[in-house]
Amino acid sequence: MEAHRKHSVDGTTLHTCHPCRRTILYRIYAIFHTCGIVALMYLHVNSLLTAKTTLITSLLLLSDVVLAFMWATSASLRFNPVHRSEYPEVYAAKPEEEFPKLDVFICTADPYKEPPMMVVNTALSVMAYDYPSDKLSVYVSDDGGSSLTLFALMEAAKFSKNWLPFCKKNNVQDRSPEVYFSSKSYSWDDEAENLKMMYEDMKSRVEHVVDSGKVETEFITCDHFRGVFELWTHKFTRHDHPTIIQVLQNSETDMDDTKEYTMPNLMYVSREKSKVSPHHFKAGALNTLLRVSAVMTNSPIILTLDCDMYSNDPSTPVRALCYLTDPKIKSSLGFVQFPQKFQGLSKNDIYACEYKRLFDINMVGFDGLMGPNHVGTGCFFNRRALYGPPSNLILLEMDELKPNRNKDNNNSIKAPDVLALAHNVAGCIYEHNTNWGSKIGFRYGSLVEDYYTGYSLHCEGWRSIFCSPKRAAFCGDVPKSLIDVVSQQKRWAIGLLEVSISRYSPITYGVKSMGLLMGVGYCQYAFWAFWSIPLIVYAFLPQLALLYGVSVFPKSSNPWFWLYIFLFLGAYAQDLLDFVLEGGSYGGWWNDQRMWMIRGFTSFLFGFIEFTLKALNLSTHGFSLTSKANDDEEQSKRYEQEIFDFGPSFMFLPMTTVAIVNLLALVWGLYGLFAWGEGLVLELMIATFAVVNCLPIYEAMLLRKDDGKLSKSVCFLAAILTLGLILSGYFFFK
Ligand SMILES: O=c1ccn([C@@H]2O[C@H](COP(=O)(O)OP(=O)(O)O[C@H]3O[C@H](CO)[C@@H](O)[C@H](O)[C@H]3O)[C@@H](O)[C@H]2O)c(=O)[nH]1
Ligand SMILES: [Mn+2]
Repeated sequence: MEAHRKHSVDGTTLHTCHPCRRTILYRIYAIFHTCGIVALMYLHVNSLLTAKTTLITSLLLLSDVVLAFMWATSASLRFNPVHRSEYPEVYAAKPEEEFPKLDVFICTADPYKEPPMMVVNTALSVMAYDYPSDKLSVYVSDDGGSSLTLFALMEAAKFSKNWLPFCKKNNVQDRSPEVYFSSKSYSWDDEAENLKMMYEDMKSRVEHVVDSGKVETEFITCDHFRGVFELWTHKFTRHDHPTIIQVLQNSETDMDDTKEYTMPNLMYVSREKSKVSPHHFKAGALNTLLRVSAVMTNSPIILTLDCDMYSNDPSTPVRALCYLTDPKIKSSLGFVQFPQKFQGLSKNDIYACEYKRLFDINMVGFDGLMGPNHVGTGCFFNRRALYGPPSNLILLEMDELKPNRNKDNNNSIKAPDVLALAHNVAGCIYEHNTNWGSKIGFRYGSLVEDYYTGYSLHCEGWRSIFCSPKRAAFCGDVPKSLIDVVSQQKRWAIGLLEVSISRYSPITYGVKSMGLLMGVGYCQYAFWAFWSIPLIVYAFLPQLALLYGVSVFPKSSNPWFWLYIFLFLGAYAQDLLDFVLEGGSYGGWWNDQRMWMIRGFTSFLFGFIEFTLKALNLSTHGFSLTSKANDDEEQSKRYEQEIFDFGPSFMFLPMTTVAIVNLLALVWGLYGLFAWGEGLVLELMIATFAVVNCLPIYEAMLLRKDDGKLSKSVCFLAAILTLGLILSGYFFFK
């Protein structure tokens, strides 16, 4: 493999692509699995026509149809997985004049859930990229409209004048100061010690201001920014305030103290908000930045980042440019997506927040088709791609916003007319009667604006590329308690339903515009919440059958029994293989499959319910931000020790009920097996598998005393529900 790669690189090649070796095996297996599914469907239809247990058979048929469909979606993503490598050294050897300009967008929305120091570190890590500073502009969008965040960024601008030269001179790799200064693997000289003191000093000032909740005048060290904070009048709230745009650093004028290094642009943007105009959450924020940056710098390449995703590798932009500037592909290349990687995961990643399937396995699968879906952060866009299909640039309301406009060179980003226009395009009524959010920019209408936007671009004919270097390009945060995890994924499930149950559903519109494999691949996400159907049926039906001594599956003496075994083992083994071949561990996989079940009874189920209520106009849902400030020490300790943190939420009620029902079924089933000799083997196997997965739940119900245990009321209600289910099973089975 290694040798093959070297042969194909000739010194000008910027990137190579190799198909995965597992492909052939997977394709052959797919034929067998498909035959198995067809046979199973035959079995169901046959018994539907002959037996009298119509309801039970229909439920099993429905579940197996969903399972088969979801298997087909992963099969399409296993059809042609590829791995790529790129050669940034080759690109970096070019003269600096040839580097395109780069705009970086960072989104933040709440100074308490997203601590300003986190935003500062993310901003500094990208400002310090190994990239010509005069071509780099960083825009921070603050949907929280918070003076605290602005203050923090002013401090960051000041600190960057020391931090950037330091990183570049010493070729530091960790360019997030927080990471660098808390790392033990460096030996520091005086300069570094000095810088560390400056950093700590800035940090304590920012944290003090955040704690006190307002920016007191004695903390403002730059005189020319003093007036800015007066914009926060008593009428100012985060949901209702004027636009604030501040140029905190300007590459045309700002240099470090030695006058050797140019500083990149740093802009703070908080778009106008009003209670009567919809703001479309993150997609709205990104579209505002798209327009503001078009007016100010209009770089052809855009990097989007969430505020927790700091850059972990200074050569990342050059890596992305290996693709984005390749003349052979660039005219239809919409974006280069990096995977989301996370810091501080527990050893076996108990909540499976590495999201290996989402961010690795499926990505390499998509990459061999039209390219990976967009995951919201760590993505380099071709600006042009956000303005209509490759062959058809959509007309804009203003010439100044055109993606390929040549900016008049003498128009400084601080020129009054530039700033005035920037304020205008950040206004909350600007988008009325325009194509923003439908044909231009990030798309509105789904809580997963990232998925929806990437999907729309693919439908328009743009391609994308998955770039996954060995050293993670970006590192972010994941929630570290189960309730945060399942709430986050509930939001995703709702957002995905908003796409799947619309006229742009991948199963219809997607397949038509992108072809079968891509369209079906996109369905795996779109129909995410549908997993809850088979999970619920398989969690209750066979178990109740066991309790009533009725069999719903073929007995072990029946040859059809082996069909079930084959399909179950086949699907699970393939899932495990995917996981391990993309670098996962066995322990990690076990937790991953367990989280899939937990999701089925929490995120997916409640996502379904909330989506339905919304569709019936009975409720609304918004973008509930994931908190990145984990200050609960006990909770962090439990996470480290991989003890589940449930907490008192009714979202865990269905899951707890499942745990109880399965335990009862297992005990009763085992008793039956020994008492009567013949048991319901498949039913028993399913209950056993569930019980093994539920072990932490029993522990949290009975043995634990800490705050992360299941609450008494949830356990009590689950017991009542169990009773109800068993009683109603009587009408089913008798
Ligand atoms: O009104 C809003 C709400 C959110 N955000 C920003 O959106 C980002 C993502 O929010 P987060 O709470 O971290 O959500 P996650 O579920 O962790 O994010 C994942 O899912 C989102 C879609 O639901 C994508 O936008 C993200 O890129 C993806 O990482 C953050 O930077 C926020 O500051 C805004 O700018 N404005
Ligand atoms: Mn996030």
